[in-house]
Parts: sequence; structure tokens; C-alpha cells
Amino acid sequence: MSLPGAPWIAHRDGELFVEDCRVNALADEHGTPLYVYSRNAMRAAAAAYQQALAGRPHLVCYAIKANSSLAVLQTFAEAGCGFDIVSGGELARVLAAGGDASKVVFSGVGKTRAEMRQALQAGVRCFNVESEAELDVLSDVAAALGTRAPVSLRVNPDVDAKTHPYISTGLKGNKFGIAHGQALAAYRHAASLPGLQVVGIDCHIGSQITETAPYLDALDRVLDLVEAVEQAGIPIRHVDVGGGLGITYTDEQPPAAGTLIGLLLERLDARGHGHRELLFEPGRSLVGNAGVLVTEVLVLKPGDKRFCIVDAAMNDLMRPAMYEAYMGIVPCRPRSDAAQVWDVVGPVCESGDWLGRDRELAVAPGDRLAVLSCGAYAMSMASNYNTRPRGAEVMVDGSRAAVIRERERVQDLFAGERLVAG
Ligand SMILES: Cc1ncc(COP(=O)(O)O)c(C=O)c1O
Ligand SMILES: N[C@@H](CCCC[NH3+])C(=O)O
Repeated sequence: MSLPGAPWIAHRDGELFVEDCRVNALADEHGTPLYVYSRNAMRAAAAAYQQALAGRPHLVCYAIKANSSLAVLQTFAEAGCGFDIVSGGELARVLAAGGDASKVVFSGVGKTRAEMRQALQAGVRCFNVESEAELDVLSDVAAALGTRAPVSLRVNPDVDAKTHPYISTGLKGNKFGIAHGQALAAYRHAASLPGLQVVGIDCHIGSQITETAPYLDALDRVLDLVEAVEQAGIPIRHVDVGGGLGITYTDEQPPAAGTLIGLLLERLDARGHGHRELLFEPGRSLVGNAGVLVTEVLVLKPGDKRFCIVDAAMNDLMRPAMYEAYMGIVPCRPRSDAAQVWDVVGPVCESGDWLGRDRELAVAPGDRLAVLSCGAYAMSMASNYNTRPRGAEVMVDGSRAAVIRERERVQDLFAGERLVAG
């Protein structure tokens, strides 16, 4: 059976490969825990969006929170993508990776004045504003710099994305965006402020979405607003439909990016909005299945409950502990022995520190396992809990493998700390 990540991530000749590199050999060279990414999987995922949008004005803004490592950003910048950021730190990363500020959209419910100034000075393409109060602050900051901030209002369409409650963002009860019913007034307010220039509209209804209907419902709600806002004399140049497209972790069957985009374009055309520039903010669907987290089996603990203790933990991959998320786990060099059922857990002192439960695996201490679908929301959410240095990252491109992030050293972790004097 093919793995999520195929054809770039696959077993061949009894070994797991990422493109043309043997994962075990990478682990021998660089140690574990180790994140390994396929550059061509990332390129292909970006191309799927871009090809479906060819011939239409568009910009695919990679949501860098999914994986913000510089070489990943460089890959998407080279592919012609823009970026969706949520902090000044993310903006600094985009610029350090050679990204173009004029292709950056700045989202997030709580931007500081300093971040607003930084983004204005860099020349970002637009701010996705998430509240009326933020409009006033941004106008102030821009006017003080003698400029106008390009804005797009993030509208909360009150659509159920049918995903995990922690990653659903487009319902009334979520903290994100301006309520649909208040958006027209907010646009009027934005248009009246001296430091703002309205350029677009935005919505993002959640993450790991596996159905097309919530997107089409949200688009309809957004287009209703576009029509009302333009009738009020405020032109809207672009429509940003956000990110959120899901990937296959186990048996999910999300639509392909091209299928979703085809349906959205059809709806846009049918409603007479086909001329508008379309923006997307995909994160997970561009990188999720382009990476694995490689870990070594430390010890086996058979008993009533059978534990396979590995050297990666919740600090390296938080998704299982945080959302009870299922992540595929496969051996890097499958054994022919009979498989047994194991809970794959890390060394961190938390019962929530598990990577997979009740997995059928034939394993022995010293074996390497690969946790699949770890290109997104793995390293970017990693922490140093239990004073665990974060793992190294390797980018594979064909038969070449480059270290794109060195393994942290323990002394790096407390380098900024001080003992109290006296
Ligand atoms: C505003 C915004 N845009 C884009 C994304 C990217 O989402 P995903 O990784 O699900 O595509 C997120 C995260 O959910 C987000 O909050
Ligand atoms: N971190 C989440 C997704 C959150 C998306 C950010 N708005 C995950 O791992 O699934």
C-alpha cells in the first residue's frame, strides 16, 4: 500500500526512501530525532495550486506557520509563491529566505504596533484585519508613517468546516475574523480612515478540511459581502479564500487542490466574479506529506500495555498530544518478524507523550521508525520541554540531502539564562 507522501516517500528494496535518499543512511549520518523533507513533493504541491489557477490572476501565499524553516520558505519563494504570516518573526523569516514582501499577507488576531510598523516598512501586500478595533490602530500606525496600509478584512462566515474543534476557525464562537453581520459597517469604517486603503476580503474557516462544501458555502457568504461592499462604493480587488485544505494522514480523502479550485472558480464565474484576483493561504497541503520524523527505538516494554519507547517525543511532534491526532508510523527497514501491537511513546514525563497508539509493528531496539506526514505542524510547533534540544532537519532533492537546520545543543537552550547575583 502506498504511503502518504508517495511517490516521494516510499519503501523500495526493503528500505524507506525520501526521493533517492535512504532514510536509515540519513539517520546514521545526522542522528535522530531527524526531520527529513522532500523538496520535490513541496514543489509539486505548489504547482498543483498554480496550475489549477493558470490564466487567472492569483497568488498562492504559503502559510508559513506550517513549517517556517528558511529552506522551506526558499523553496516556495523560488516556486513563485507569496506568504501568509502571523507575526513579525515570520516576516523576518520570509525576508531572510529571499521572499518578496510585496507578496506577503499579514494575518492574525493580535498584531502589535511594532509588527504593523515593521510590515509597513517592509512593504507587505496587505494586512488581513481581524477586528474593527484593529482597523483604528493600523490606521494610526500607517498615518504616523505617512502612508496608507493596504487592508483586507477577515470575515468570519459562520460556516462549519467539519474539522477538529481546536482547528476550526470560521464559526461564530471562534476568536477569528469580523462577524459577517458586522463586516459591511467595518468596511465603511475602514474606507473612512486616513491611514487605510481597502484592497480585498479574506476568510479562513479552519484546517485539515476534507470536504468542498464548507469552502463553497464560505465563498458564497464572502461574495454576498463583496457585492454589498462594492454597492456601498468601496472597490474590492482580491478575494482571499484562506487555506485549510486537508491531507491524508490515515484514511481521509480530501479533494485534490485542483478539484477544489475548479469548483471555486466555477462558483466565482457563475456569480459574475471571475475577473477577481484569487488568493489562497495553504499551509498543510503544501508541506504536510512532504516530510517524515525519524526516530530510534530505545527500549521495548512489553506487559499488559506494550510500550515501544522511542527517542522522539511530544516536544518534537505535538499533534497527537494536542489533538489526539493520528500519525502514520512505519519502520525505516521493515523486518520479516511477526508484528505486535505497541503504543509508540517518547521519553517526556507526561502520559500524553505518545506518537501512536495500538500500532502493529515488528520492532527491536535500535530500529528506526518514521512518523509520516510530519512536514507540517511538527518542527514548527516543537518545544524544548524537558530540556530536549530540537532535532535537525534535512532537505532532500533527488539524490542530494542538505542539512537545513542543525540539531540544537543543550548549551544553546540555556545560553540566554542567568543565575541571580548575590
Ligand atoms: C489565517 C490562516 N491562514 C492559513 C492557515 C493555513 O492553514 P492550513 O495549514 O490548514 O492550510 C491558517 C491555519 O489554519 C490560518 O490561521
Ligand atoms: N497546528 C494545527 C493546525 C492549526 C492551524 C493554524 N491555524 C495542526 O497541527 O493541525
